[in-house]
Formats: sequence, structure tokens, C-alpha cells
Amino acid sequence: MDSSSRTQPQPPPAGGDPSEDESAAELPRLTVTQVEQMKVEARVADIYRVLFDAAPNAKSAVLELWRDQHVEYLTKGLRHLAPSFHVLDANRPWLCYWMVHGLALLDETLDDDLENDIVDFLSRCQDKHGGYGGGPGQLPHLATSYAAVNTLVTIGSEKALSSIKRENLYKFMLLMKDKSGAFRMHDGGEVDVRACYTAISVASLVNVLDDKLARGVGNYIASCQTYEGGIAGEPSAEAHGGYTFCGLAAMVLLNEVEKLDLPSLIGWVAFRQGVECGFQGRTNKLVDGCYSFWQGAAIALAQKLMTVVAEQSKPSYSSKLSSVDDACGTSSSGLASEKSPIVDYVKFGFDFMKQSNQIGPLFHNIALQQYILLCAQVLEGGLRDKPGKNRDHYHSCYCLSGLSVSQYSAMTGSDSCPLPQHMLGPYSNLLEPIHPLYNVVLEKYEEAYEFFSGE
Ligand SMILES: CC(C)=CCC/C(C)=C/CC/C(C)=C/COP(=O)(O)OP(=O)(O)O
Ligand SMILES: [Zn+2]
Repeated sequence: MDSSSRTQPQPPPAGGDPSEDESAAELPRLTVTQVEQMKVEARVADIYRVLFDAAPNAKSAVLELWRDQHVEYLTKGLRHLAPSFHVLDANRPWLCYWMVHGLALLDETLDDDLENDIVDFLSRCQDKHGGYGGGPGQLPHLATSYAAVNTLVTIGSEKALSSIKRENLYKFMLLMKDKSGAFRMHDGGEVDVRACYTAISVASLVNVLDDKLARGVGNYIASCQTYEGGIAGEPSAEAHGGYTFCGLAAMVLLNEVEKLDLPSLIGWVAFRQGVECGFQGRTNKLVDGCYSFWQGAAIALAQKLMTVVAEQSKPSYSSKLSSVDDACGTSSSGLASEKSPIVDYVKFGFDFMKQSNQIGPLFHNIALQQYILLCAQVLEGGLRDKPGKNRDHYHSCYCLSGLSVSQYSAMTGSDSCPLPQHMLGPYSNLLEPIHPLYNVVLEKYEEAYEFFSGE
């Protein structure tokens, strides 16, 4: 998308006399500082009522995405990290991903030197036997491998994509496979749904996913779906939005989504949207901007799975769902025992995105945008969990990812643009669309798909 066609929004002035500014002049009773204070008190509905009663035209001043500020915050963060990358942290590929992806969502290109620095740094994080660690010489880990691969796909250059040692990555992932079929995060590490998702997402993205990697994963994930309907990190744990996204996305990539009880999963996710308009991660917890992605994207995936939902909603279905216990896991239905010996796994992610939404948003998409724009944005740039918390790169990445998901959630065609009524604030708020199975910008995914499908 061409950002030059958009007018750059300006944030409202930070505090001060409202009469100093034309848009603020329409806010006779509230300064921005007062608005901030009300947010801290979590009185979002009050802010809205008072603002709109007092000054209907103030709507766009408050509901703008402060692009320039977010770009500055993320770019500064990357420049601080590169070129030495000398922070004592095992999360450096994640820091790269959160900032590079955030900037890509904002349609901001990095300069060549910065891109090269990041590619070189991630190459140094790549273990000689495969997989990426949190820094050079660190133990390879599935989560940092996911962050590194998503960063390189987002950078998208020949140098970036060809720096990924796919054969070694495949061998590393095979080593991380547990006898249950699930994956462990690192050598001697924990087995959980996050590990399953990061392994399957990376393997699918770089086109090395095969039956050996896939076997048993779907059954493990299905065993983590709880009585509430959401998915937990491991069997018998509590359903959580992060793991629900991971589990559902992995199941789609494995073509085993029928092993989940989708109606109950969707119901659980939809009810995690609170009166504050954002999502909570689990029952009885506070809303948090990052769940705009984890929960919002789970719903976005479900919008393309309505055929399965309809099938599972038939009274005759329940006995079939509970009898899914085949450990091989290459069947697309979980119902039948027929299996194809050669499964073209890379196509599942590709074909899924080509499908249109089969239903409108199953959450309040405008309300979610309201939470992100009004409560999660920080005036100086960057996004946060909730009012009263500081901005950080993780929340900036996932609030922006969730904003993109909610902006595109009401579209029916897979390649059209959202209508203005599906977006809150000016149309210049529109972000780049993502591929919700991997959380990379769609265009970048398509380029990587072309690149790796020839391999
Ligand atoms: C790809 C990848 C690595 C995905 C990770 C998914 C993810 C966000 C999992 C959440 C983990 C978790 C139980 C957080 C609870 O934190 P908390 O108790 O501080 O928060 P809460 O009160 O909101 O539950
Ligand atoms: Zn959070």
C-alpha cells in the first residue's frame, strides 16, 4: 500500500490550553491530559460519551493512529539495537521481529544498512547445527527461531531469505520433537503449544513441513483444549488467548482443525472481549492490548472455518469429535481414517489465505479498534498493554497486529480493501494486511512463499 497517498495524522496536543488548537477548540470541557487521566481510571465509555456530546468533530482527533510517532519509536529502537546488538538479552531476535514487523505494518521501509545489519546479526544467532538462539552462541530455541525467520521474511531480500539454513532448521526441529508428537522449546526445555506453533509455523513458512514433523502434533494440541473452549499451554492447564491462537493456527497449518471443538473455541474467544472493548487473555483477568492480536487473530482464522463450524454444530457430530485419537495426524478431517502419504503442507497456509471470510467479524471489530487507538496508544509513540502501563516493543507489535486484523475483519473478498465504515478513525489509519497464521505482512509472506516453493 502506498503511504504517500495517505495524509499523515497529527496527534492532538499533549495537554495545555485546548483553545490553542483548532481541533482542541472543539473540546471545551476536556484537555488531552484529562482524557489520559480518565483512561487511567479505565473509564473509556465515559471518555467517549463526554467527548462526543461535547464535540462530535473531536472524534477523528482522538481516534487517529499516530503513525509518525510509532515509526519514530520503532525505528529508534532498531537503531539502538543495531549495529552492535550489544544488549545482554536472550530476546534479541524477538526485539528485531517486534520492531521490523511493526514498521512493516505501518508500511515503513528500513534503510539498506539497517536491514543488512539485522540480517548479519541473525545469521550470527543461527546455530551451526540449525535453529536460532537469543544471541550469537546461545542455545537454539524454537521461539527465537520463529522470531528470526519472521523477521527475515519481513525484510524479504534475497540475502535475508537465503540466509536461512533450511535443512539445518529442519534437523533442529526434528530434534525438538517429543515422543508425544509435540515439540519442546529447546534442548531439555518445556513441551507446550507455543513450541508446537512456532515449529509448525516456521516449518510451513520455509517449506520444510512434512509428515515426520507433523505427526502427533494435532492430537497433542487437541488434548490442550479445555472445558472452557480455549486452548491451554499444556494438557490440564488453563485456557489462554496466547495458546489459543498458537493452537488454532498450528491446526490450520497441519490441516487438522476438525480435531478442535470450534464452536466452543469461538464462543470462548468472543467472550474474552470486555466492556473496555479490548480482549482479556483468560477468564476474570484484565484486558490487555496484546490480546487484540492473540484473540483477534484467532477469531479472524475462525471466520474462514465456518464450514467446519457448521459441520460440528450438527447434533450428529459430537461423537465423531471425541473419538479423534489417531496419532498419525495427517487426515484433514479427523473423522475419517484415510490418509494421503504425501501431503503438500506448504499449500495449507497459502490456500487458507486465498479463501474469503465466510462470515462477518465474530467480535466487536470497531470496539477493538477503539481500545487500541484510545487506550493503547502512547502520545509520544509506541503502544501499551493498558492506560497506566508503559509502552514497549512487544505491545507495539501486537497492538498494531491486532489493529490490522480488526480493520480487515469485516471484508468478504480476500483481496479487496476494508470499507471506511469497517474502520474507526480516518482511512489513513489503515495498516498493511497480515497473514494471520504467521503474523507477517501478507505481501512479505507471498514473496517468501514464491521464494521457498521453488526450493
Ligand atoms: C508465538 C508465541 C511465542 C506465542 C506466545 C503466546 C502467548 C502470549 C502466551 C501467553 C503466555 C501466558 C500464560 C501469559 C500469561 O501472562 P500474565 O499472567 O502476565 O497475563 P494475563 O493476566 O493477561 O493472563
Ligand atoms: Zn500484554
